[in-house]
Amino acid sequence: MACAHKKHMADSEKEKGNEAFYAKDFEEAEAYYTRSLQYMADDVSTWSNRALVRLKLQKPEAALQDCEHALALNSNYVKALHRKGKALYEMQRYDDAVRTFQQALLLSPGNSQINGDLMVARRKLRDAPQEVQSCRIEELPDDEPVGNAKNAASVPLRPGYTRVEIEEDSDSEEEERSQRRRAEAALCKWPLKRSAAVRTKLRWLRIRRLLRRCTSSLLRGHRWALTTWTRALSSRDSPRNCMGVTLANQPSEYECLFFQVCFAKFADISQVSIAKFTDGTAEEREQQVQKLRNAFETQGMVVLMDTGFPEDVVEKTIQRSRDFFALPRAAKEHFFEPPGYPPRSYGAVTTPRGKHYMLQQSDDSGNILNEWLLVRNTTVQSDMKDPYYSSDEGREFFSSESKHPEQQEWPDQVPGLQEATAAYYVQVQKLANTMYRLFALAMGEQEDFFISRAKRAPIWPVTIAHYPPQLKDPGERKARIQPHWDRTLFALITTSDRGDEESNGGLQILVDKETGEGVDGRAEVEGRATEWQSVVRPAGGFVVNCGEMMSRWSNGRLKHVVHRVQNPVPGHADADRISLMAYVLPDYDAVVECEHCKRDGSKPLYDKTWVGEMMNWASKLPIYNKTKQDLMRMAQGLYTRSGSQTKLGEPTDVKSLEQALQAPISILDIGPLHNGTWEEKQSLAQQPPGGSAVRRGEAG
Ligand SMILES: O=C(O)CCC(=O)C(=O)O
Ligand SMILES: [Fe+2]
Repeated sequence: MACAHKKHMADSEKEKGNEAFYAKDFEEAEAYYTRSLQYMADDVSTWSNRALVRLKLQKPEAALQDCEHALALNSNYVKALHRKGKALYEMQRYDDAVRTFQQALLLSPGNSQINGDLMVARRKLRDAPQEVQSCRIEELPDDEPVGNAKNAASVPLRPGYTRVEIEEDSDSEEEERSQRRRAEAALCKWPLKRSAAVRTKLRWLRIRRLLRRCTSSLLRGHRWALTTWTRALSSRDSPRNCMGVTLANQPSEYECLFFQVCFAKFADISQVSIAKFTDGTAEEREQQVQKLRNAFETQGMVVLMDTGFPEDVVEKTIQRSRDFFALPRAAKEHFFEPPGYPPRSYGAVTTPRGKHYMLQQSDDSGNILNEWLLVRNTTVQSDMKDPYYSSDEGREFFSSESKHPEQQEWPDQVPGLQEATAAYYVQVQKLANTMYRLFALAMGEQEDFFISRAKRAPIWPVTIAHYPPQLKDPGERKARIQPHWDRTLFALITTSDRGDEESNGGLQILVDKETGEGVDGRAEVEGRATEWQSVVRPAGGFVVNCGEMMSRWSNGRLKHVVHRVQNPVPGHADADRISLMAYVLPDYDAVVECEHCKRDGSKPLYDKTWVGEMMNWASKLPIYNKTKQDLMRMAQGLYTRSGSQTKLGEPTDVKSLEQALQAPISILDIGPLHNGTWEEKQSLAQQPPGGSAVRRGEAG
């Protein structure tokens, strides 16, 4: 048969296979793919498609063979690697599955599906019954020449079993891998009743190996090695668990600290390239949109790289902010929001022009855990003929300059603070504009979806958070910032790099233990098992997370992940941390509702609200429904249906909140907010104006 004809037949059979697959007729699909492969056996995607079908048909061995065929044709074919991992998983070869998923992840970093499968496989591996993993351990004398192992063995070999040598603590990764493969291939499965001594020995071997790995990774600064090994070996939930205690009864502080760091879990966070989005090819651009979408549909976080953000602007802002926070407390408090200031309890997002200082969180002895400097240096002039600026709400945002000239005053003691923060503001606005476009596309909307809703002077400040050194232990239940989710559109965060990784005193996200996906605070209501994972920001990167507003606009498609900032572990308590955060918001009158629901008929998860209503808490304007605002706000602090705060955070006095609201608290009942146009909102005052119920540490 002519080559072209063969190809034609192969393609046509494959096409029929694809159709059958989409119709979920897997047997039919398998038959078509098989015919296609008979015409042409070198089409890597047909092998990989048949593998998928065979997985669906629960034929993992056959699927594995297909993957091997595909990989022989193209060893970097990610789909085939991913499916190979799945086949191995189904065959309960968890160790191989983990390795294969890892290879696939190397080729497709941040791929959340592979990552999810990897997590599940790792867990299985950890929980696998002992006899599957066990071998008989025989110690050889140190001076025994290699190769004499068989002779030296003390126990005769049982029929059907093979003895393999495993040299412990090999220096080379490759060598170690091949030894493990040999060991596994040898099916060393003696039903071994291990004595306590053997068990202890095994534990020590593992610990010794871990220790070596961690030390060398730390020394070499190889975070990837550290994280890979700690993830693989860690069975501890909390990085604060001190494994040292189980090692020896009196661990040295170093040992203890060492294990806390070793057992911290790091999140795999996708990286999105801004340069590729703004200046790349159409394909590169689309890839960035896809990555952002995938990451926010699953984990709720990405890191932006190649932003073009001038490094010296970040550096200077961090330095000047540090100088400001080093001022005596009274000097900083001079910049507290002035009396008579528009009363916004939620300073992070609706600060008037200028700047002010806020004390966020302190411990029982009054030590500061988290303090903020809020800066909104916008130069955009408000046009007072435009109701956007001259309405009651507009005046709250935009006419404070004349009412509060002190907002424009800067501390003499910190020269350069104003200039540095102004430069930062200009740059971060640029980045925010690019992110508006990226997020709009990721949500499946027109590129200008957010831009067209953010045409006026921005209402959001740059929030500079300082987490001071903690020379006194603030206590187990205190965090630098408590678990919460943000409510803004999205946050762009860069930080001082003073060893978050080592001190464990940085940002963490809450993920589902099984799937590795980010959770939005209902995990506990739904009874899911969760764990915290630390976020490590690569040099030059910006961490991005979504707030509830994005979730509302995307009808729950893009996730607002629960996060917190932990306290540093002992030994690192003298490390402070600065984070520069932009909690980006569109215009205050932008209506927040699911637009695509109107087009495709899907059911909106949330009723309409608008930016001002979501953000301008504690305002006395009658256009707001106070109860709804307070409920939304409390949801952020993670309350359960029964009205108690989830175990994630520090307990809050729910009773007094309920009394103030005269309503039981529940996060699940806060969905419905009133509908209506901007004009209608003015007449929708349902409650007399009132202050906010309780004031506590706030977050973006
Ligand atoms: O400092 C950080 O990295 C994040 C803080 C945070 O989540 C917040 O203030 O909302
Ligand atoms: Fe936050």
